[in-house]
Amino acid sequence: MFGRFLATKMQHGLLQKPMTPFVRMIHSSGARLNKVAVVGAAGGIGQPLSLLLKLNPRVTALALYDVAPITPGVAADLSHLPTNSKVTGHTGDGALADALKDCDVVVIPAGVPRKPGMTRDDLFNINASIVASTIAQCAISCPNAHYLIISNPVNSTVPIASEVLKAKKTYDARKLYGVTSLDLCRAETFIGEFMNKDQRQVKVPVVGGHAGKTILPLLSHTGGAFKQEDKDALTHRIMFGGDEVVQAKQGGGSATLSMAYAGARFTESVLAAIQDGKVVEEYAFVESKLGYAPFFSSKVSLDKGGVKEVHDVGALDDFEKKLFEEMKPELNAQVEKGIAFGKKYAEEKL
Ligand SMILES: NC(=O)C1=CN([C@@H]2O[C@H](COP(=O)(O)OP(=O)(O)OC[C@H]3O[C@@H](n4cnc5c(N)ncnc54)[C@H](O)[C@@H]3O)[C@@H](O)[C@H]2O)C=CC1
Ligand SMILES: O=C([O-])CC(=O)C(=O)O
Repeated sequence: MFGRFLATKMQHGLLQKPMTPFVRMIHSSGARLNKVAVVGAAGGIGQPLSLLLKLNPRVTALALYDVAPITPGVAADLSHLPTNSKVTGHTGDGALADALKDCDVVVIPAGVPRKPGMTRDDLFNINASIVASTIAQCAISCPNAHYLIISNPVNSTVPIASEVLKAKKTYDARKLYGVTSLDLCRAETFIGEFMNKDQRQVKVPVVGGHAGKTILPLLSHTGGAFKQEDKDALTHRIMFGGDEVVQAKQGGGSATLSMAYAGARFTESVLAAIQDGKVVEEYAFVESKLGYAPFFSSKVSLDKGGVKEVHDVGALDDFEKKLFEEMKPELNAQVEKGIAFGKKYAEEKL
């Protein structure tokens, strides 16, 4: 069972056997390797995400930062794994700067998760400042890094980060991403199950944002023929997949293990683009000139410099067109809320 789990992860490029010939070759070739930091590393997402990143041979230095005192222990625990990365744990005053120094990629799952009955926007009051202060330190310690934001509400935390980076004069829109990969994972899983297909072969675009009705899967792009009632049910389940987990955990938090997988998968894509110089296609919530909202999730082509191209959503059927129009005001309001907070934070705190 566990063997099959590992084999699947290896196919996705998330895991490799420790010190494979590939890893030894990278070591000896002097190829460029990567330092990755996880901010919020002791949390429900942070710990399994750090494990998956520790197993990724592209990562040579893994810095774990969290305000929780257990963080050096999490690093000590992972440091016993025979992979090619050195892991360090950081907590306390000044520790964030140490963790971020020389980072190529910073993954940020710091902040509070939802409880039943809450929306992601209800997390804004706490998580907005956590993301703003983390990104402000990133601008000082690793101004050229790629920033992958997991902390909710993503529709607002990414615009917040952009305003803080602009105020710090280090903003590069190509390197700031809201991680929406879990929406893609859910779409692949639920539609694959429904179509009785290998879920790894299923591709479903998911566009918009990362909260309820702003999450829009495009079933018309899957090649499947769906009855309207099935389209309604599948679309609703993908939009509200987060709530399914929040309710099942009964007050114990939101998706952590699936998010760790999704976050590691997206990080692997960014690292592959940086390291191999090949164009990698992904979905992410990025600054967008498509005209739907200032930040929008759609297909992006990544290369060494980050987002090389943001792709439009393509043809929509009538059902998707209606949902698309309905989503725009909510998404724009959440983005604007983030921008306003980011500007105010920059004025008052930076
Ligand atoms: N983008 C997405 O698809 C998803 C996003 N999330 C979001 O990810 C966030 C984290 O979720 P969990 O890991 O389940 O929560 P958690 O509460 O288990 O872990 C969060 C961690 O952040 C740490 N933290 C708090 N303030 C910090 C700061 N200033 N600097 C560094 N670390 C700090 C905490 O000590 C804790 O260890 C939540 O906002 C959640 O809503 C969750 C699932 C999916
Ligand atoms: O639902 C939540 O609060 C966490 C999340 O973003 C997700 O699982 O998609």
